[in-house]
Amino acid sequence: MANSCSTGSCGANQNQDFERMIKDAQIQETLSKIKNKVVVLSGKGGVGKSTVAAGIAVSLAMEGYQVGLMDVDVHGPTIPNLFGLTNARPGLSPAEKLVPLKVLPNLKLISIGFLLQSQKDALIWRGPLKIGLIEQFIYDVEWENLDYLIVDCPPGTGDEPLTIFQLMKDAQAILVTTPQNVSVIDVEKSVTFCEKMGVKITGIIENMAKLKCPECGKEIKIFPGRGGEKIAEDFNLKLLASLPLSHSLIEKADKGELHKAVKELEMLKPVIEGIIEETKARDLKLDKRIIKIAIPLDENDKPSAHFGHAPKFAFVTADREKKVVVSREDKTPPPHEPNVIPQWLADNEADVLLTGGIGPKAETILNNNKVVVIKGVTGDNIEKIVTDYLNGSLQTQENMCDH
Ligand SMILES: Nc1ncnc2c1ncn2[C@@H]1O[C@H](COP(=O)(O)OP(=O)(O)OP(=O)(O)O)[C@@H](O)[C@H]1O
Repeated sequence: MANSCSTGSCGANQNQDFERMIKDAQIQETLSKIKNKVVVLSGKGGVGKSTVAAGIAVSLAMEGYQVGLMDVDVHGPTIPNLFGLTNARPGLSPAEKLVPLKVLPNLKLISIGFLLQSQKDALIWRGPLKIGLIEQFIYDVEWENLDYLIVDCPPGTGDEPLTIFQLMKDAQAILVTTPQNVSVIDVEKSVTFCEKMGVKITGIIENMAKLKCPECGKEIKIFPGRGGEKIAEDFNLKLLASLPLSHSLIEKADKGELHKAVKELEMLKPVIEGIIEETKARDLKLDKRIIKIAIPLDENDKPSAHFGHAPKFAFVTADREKKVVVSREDKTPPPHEPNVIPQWLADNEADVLLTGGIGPKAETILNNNKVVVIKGVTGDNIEKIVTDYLNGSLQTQENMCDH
C-alpha cells in the first residue's frame, strides 16, 4: 500500500517511537540487573545529603555488597570531590558504554561531575536534557550486576527525583534533614512527593544534630527545634539515625578520602541495617499478602526481649494489604537448645520475627530460612507492634540481646 503521508513526518515519528522503544528496553535490562535501588533525598540544600549517600554506598560496599553510586545532582555534583576523583574521567567499554570509576573494588561511581570540563562549569540544563542524562546514566553505563544502586539527587522535588522514581518504581527512599524547625516544611514536601510517586520511605536521617566537644566530650545540640525524633513521629516515619557533626568526617571528605573514613562511617550502621531490613522484607515476601509474624512472649504474655528464653511465641496472621491483624495463636516452643527455636519458627511458617533481642547465630538461621528478622522492637501491645510494622512505622532500638 502506498504511504499516504506526503510530508514524511510519519516515518520520522515511527523512527522516534522505535528509538524510544529500544531505549526503554535497554533501561529495563540494566535495571533488572540491579537488585535494590536506594534514592537519597533532601528537602533543602546543604544538609549533608551527598555525604550521607556516599557514606551509605561505602558502608554497603564494606559489608561486601556490589554497589553502584549514581550522582544525578546536575547543578552541584559534589560526589567526585568526596573520593578525590575531580580530575578523573570514565573510560569507554568495547560496547561503547561509560565505565564507572572504581572507588573500592566493589563500589563503582558515575557522576555528572566527570563529564564537566572543569569544576567551575555551571550547568544550566532544562528538564528534558536532565531526563535524557539520567536515562543515559542507567542504560549507557556498564553497571553490570549490582546488589545496591545508591542515587544522590539534588535537593527538592524537581525533574531529577521525578525521573528516577518513574524509572525505578521499586526504589526505597531515604530522607536527610537537619533537625531545625524550617526543615519540617521541606520534609513534608519530600514525604508528599514520595507518597504521590508510590515510593516507600525507609526512614529519615537527621544530620549534624549535635557536636561532641573534643575537650570535655560533652554533646552540644546544634540546631534549636523539635528534632528528628519529633519530625519522624509527625510524619509517621522511622528515624534511622541522628548523626553528629563529625570534625574528622569533614576532614576526610575535604581531602577526598571518604572511602577511607571507616571509623567515622560507623555512625551509619543503623541506616545500613534499616536499608538491609527493608531489602529483605521486599526480597522475601513481596508477593505474599497474608503473612505470619512471630513475637516472643514473657510469662505475662507481653512481648519478651529474650528470644531464646521466651516461654511462648505469638503467631499473628496479618493482611499486608489491609494492614490489619487477622488472627493470633500462641504456641510453646521446644526447650531452649542451640539452633532449635529458630528452626522451629521456620517450621511453623513464620515469615517475620519481631523481637527485642536475638543472638547472631539464631538470626543467621532465620535469614537462611527466609524469615525476616526485625530486632530492637519495644512496646507491650502486640496488635500495635504488628500494625506499626505493617504501616512501616515500627520504631526499633538497639538489639537488646546479642548472645
Ligand atoms: N555529619 C557531618 N559531619 C560533618 N560534616 C558534614 C556532615 N554531613 C555533611 N557534612 C559536610 O557538610 C557539607 C555539605 O554536605 P553535602 O555536600 O553532603 O550536602 P548536600 O545536602 O548534599 O548539599 P547540596 O545541597 O549541595 O546537594 C560538606 O562540607 C560535608 O563535608
